[in-house]
Amino acid sequence: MTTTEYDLIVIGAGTVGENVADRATQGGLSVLIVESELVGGECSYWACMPSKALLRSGHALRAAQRVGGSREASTGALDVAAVFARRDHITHDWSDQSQVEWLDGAGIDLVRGTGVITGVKEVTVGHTVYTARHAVCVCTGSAALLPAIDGLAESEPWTSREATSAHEAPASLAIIGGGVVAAEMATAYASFGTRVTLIVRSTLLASEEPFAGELVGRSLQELGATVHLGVSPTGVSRVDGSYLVQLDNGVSVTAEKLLVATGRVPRTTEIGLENIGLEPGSWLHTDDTLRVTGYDWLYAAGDVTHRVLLTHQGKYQARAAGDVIAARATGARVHDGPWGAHAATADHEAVPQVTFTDPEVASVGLTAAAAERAGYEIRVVDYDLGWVAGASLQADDYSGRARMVVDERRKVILGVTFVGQDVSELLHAATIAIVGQVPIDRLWHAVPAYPTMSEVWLRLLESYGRPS
Ligand SMILES: Cc1cc2nc3c(=O)[nH]c(=O)nc-3n(C[C@H](O)[C@H](O)[C@H](O)COP(=O)(O)OP(=O)(O)OC[C@H]3O[C@@H](n4cnc5c(N)ncnc54)[C@H](O)[C@@H]3O)c2cc1C
Ligand SMILES: NC(=O)c1ccc[n+]([C@@H]2O[C@H](COP(=O)([O-])OP(=O)(O)OC[C@H]3O[C@@H](n4cnc5c(N)ncnc54)[C@H](O)[C@@H]3O)[C@@H](O)[C@H]2O)c1
Repeated sequence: MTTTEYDLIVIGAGTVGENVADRATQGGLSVLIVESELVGGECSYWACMPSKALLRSGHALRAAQRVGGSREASTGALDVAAVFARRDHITHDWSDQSQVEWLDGAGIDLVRGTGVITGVKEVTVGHTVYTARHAVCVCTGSAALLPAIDGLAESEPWTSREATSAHEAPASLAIIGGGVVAAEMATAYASFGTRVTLIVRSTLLASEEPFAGELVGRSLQELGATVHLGVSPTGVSRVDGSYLVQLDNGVSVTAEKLLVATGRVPRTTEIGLENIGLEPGSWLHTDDTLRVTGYDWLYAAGDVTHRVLLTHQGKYQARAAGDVIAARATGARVHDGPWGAHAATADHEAVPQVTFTDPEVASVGLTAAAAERAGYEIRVVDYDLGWVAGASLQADDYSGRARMVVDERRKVILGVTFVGQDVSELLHAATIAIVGQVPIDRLWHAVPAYPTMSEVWLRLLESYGRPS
């Protein structure tokens, strides 16, 4: 007989749903996970993994070209077909077989189809009604937002899905948006020889320190891209098969393809929220244990919560959610205070993010502007990464910048941003300093190895001054 009753039902088997299910299973619960497309979700097939695969070859080639000796050996252009083939390998040709096998090995039951909440602790998939003894967790993620621009939807533009799964580089690509997707895809396609035009209504990477967008914008122009800042599209049409985008400064942009990268909407229109008194199409707001506000049996994690739209942060939430659902179900002690095992405290002021442009942007915690808005008394320390011995070995004429934002009352770090080639692996040290609230005077005893780029830490501390 097929089981239709489980301790926990997870809707959505993206990275986040998989992790909620895994933790709850390890906590002793029986778990059903429901997936309407591919197990592994957006990140594996249309987001993080394919986008980074499209970026990596260009990074590797330019890195070789920046070092005397290997520069002379790397004189050709990218083999774009080989880049797409490598991306296909990394996405397993859009087959989720290995992830299904992983679920099976982890003891998690999978049902394919659209999960709809039809009542309290009740999820219907097709004609089958499943009931949860303890909880339902919504992990349905997000989809690309198409802004209300005249003619845009009818023109059937690319979203991130088409940009990450394309098999050919168009001759020209216009991109609406100046966030992470826009900056990364502009970098990837410009590396393929596509003529890229970015249409940015404010500044590039506006949520980062201002120098990040400036340095990335400059390097995109060096890669051949055109960057329009402070303009908005007013209308989109198709002319002779091409896209024509009208801008509010009177300029128009023509391109073979158009990518819309203007943020995300929650995938909650078809999950039955109306059946439990919630608004279909809304984000699901939760407390720090990922329990949806106003419900004792409904949880949500990942993009759908709008807490932080990043895979690693969604997986962090998933670990807290899976563990706390198991703890509450089994009557174990719940640790839901700040930094407790069942609270996603880091979501608030300790989120790391890497934007895989060239230069990379790696940041964690608060920018100077965000720290000031939050009422901290801060001091900002900047350092030119090119002056670090390790960086001068990494690339000839290395150019990059680092910023540390210090809470002057507690003498701990609130935020760090690195912009430069290969800075992404510097980030975790900063995350540990922030989460651990390591005092500045103790950080002087964390000695970076010579000659690594991590010596930027020493330079930042020296610039700040040693507390006596
Ligand atoms: C182009 C791009 C690049 C990105 N790169 C990075 C990166 O480098 N690093 C990073 O940290 N983040 C990155 N992100 C963000 C990252 O992709 C998301 O934060 C992450 O995928 C969210 O995971 P999730 O499990 O919450 O949602 P998803 O991965 O979207 O998974 C949700 C799953 O739920 C399923 N589903 C939806 N509705 C139902 C239903 N009713 N019934 C059953 N199943 C359903 C979907 O099919 C999907 O499989 C990127 C995003 C984009 C768009
Ligand atoms: N490397 C990574 O970690 C990575 C990579 C890609 C995406 N992501 C995540 O995916 C999410 C989505 O990325 P995104 O780039 O789509 O969103 P975003 O929020 O980063 O950027 C949206 C951009 O679109 C612009 N915009 C919004 N509405 C507009 C309109 N009507 N007209 C013109 N411009 C408009 C905004 O000004 C902004 O520049 C982000 O939260 C991001 O964190 C992460």
